[in-house]
Amino acid sequence: MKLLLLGANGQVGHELRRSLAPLGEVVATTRSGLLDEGIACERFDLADLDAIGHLIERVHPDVVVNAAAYTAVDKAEDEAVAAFLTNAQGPGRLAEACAARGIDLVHYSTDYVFDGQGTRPYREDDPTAPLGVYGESKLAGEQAIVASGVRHLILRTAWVYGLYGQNFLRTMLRVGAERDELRVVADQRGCPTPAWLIADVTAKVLQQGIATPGVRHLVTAGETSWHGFAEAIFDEAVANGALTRRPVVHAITTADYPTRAQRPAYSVLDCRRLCDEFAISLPDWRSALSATLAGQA
Ligand SMILES: NC(=O)C1=CN([C@@H]2O[C@H](COP(=O)(O)OP(=O)(O)OC[C@H]3O[C@@H](n4cnc5c(N)ncnc54)[C@H](OP(=O)(O)O)[C@@H]3O)[C@@H](O)[C@H]2O)C=CC1
Ligand SMILES: Cc1cn([C@H]2C[C@H](O)[C@@H](COP(=O)(O)OP(=O)(O)O[C@H]3O[C@@H](C)C(=O)[C@@H](O)[C@H]3O)O2)c(=O)[nH]c1=O
Ligand SMILES: [Mg+2]
Repeated sequence: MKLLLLGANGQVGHELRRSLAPLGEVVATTRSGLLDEGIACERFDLADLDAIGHLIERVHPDVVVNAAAYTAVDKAEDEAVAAFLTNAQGPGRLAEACAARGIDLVHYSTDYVFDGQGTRPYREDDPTAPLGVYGESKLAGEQAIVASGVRHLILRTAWVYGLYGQNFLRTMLRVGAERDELRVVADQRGCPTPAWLIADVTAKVLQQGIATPGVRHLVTAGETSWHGFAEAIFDEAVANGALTRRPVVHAITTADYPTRAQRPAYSVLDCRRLCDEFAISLPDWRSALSATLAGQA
């Protein structure tokens, strides 16, 4: 199998390079034409709509895995055109190019397509109502992919973190080493999900093949708040010696932490469909965090 990986330097893309390798030949692309280790790879910008068909034509993969995205949630409020190009128009054009050639497409989306007013874990067909530009652009990307008729899987995940890239875990470890006290919101609930898990599940799904196209939810089991996640990060980091001193983490409300974009208050995702269909069992968020930090030593 030949796989074309877009966004190979992102959190998920980085892990996909590892998890997809056993499946066949992986052609990795980044915007710079370099992997972050300095190794050359294909150069590709998903916002360059005219380049998409050429890339697909030239590489002619069996499957495309698109881990490239505009993920700056606050900045997107002021850069809607750029966010929509990378998250909606680009994926739409990509999907059309794949559909025309019988190439499968795996794509990622987000819990931020929901408004967070739910009271039980969101299912794939629950109504969407994004609160901000990032969520709107990701939803438009989902819709463009479905409309193309490509054989696809859209994995909606959430609160992605890892030891690599820009994410909440790394922010907490950095800030926690510098300060005695932190303030973290306790009234937004969701499922912290490590990038390695998303990449591993993607490989399992591709091994089995896409039988029924559509959206599937993919997050860890259980739920917490950003505050609960921060507390757990510091518990683990002190226990494994990554931090010598534990900062105090004050629980605050969203109103106490103003941001440019509004975030959903509740974005727990129900993953039963994915688990049943592909015989996958997902770890709870806490053990996934331990496993992630265990890789730190
Ligand atoms: N991060 C999260 O918390 C969540 C992410 N997701 C989704 O998961 C997927 C993977 O996200 P994640 O790995 O965390 O994201 P990252 O922000 O870690 O990585 C995104 C990558 O996309 C690249 N990129 C951005 N714009 C373009 C473009 N126009 N053309 C080509 N590449 C581009 C970036 O490249 P460069 O390094 O050059 O900027 C970066 O390497 C995305 O679809 C995202 O929406 C879903 C839920 C939560
Ligand atoms: C750094 C920090 C953040 N926060 C809050 C802000 C926010 O509500 C929450 C998480 O902060 P972040 O900036 O990591 O959140 P954010 O960038 O919104 O994370 C989102 O990214 C996109 C790409 C997604 O798809 C989502 O699933 C989600 O992971 O914690 C604090 O309360 N205290 C702090 O010190
Ligand atoms: Mg962020």
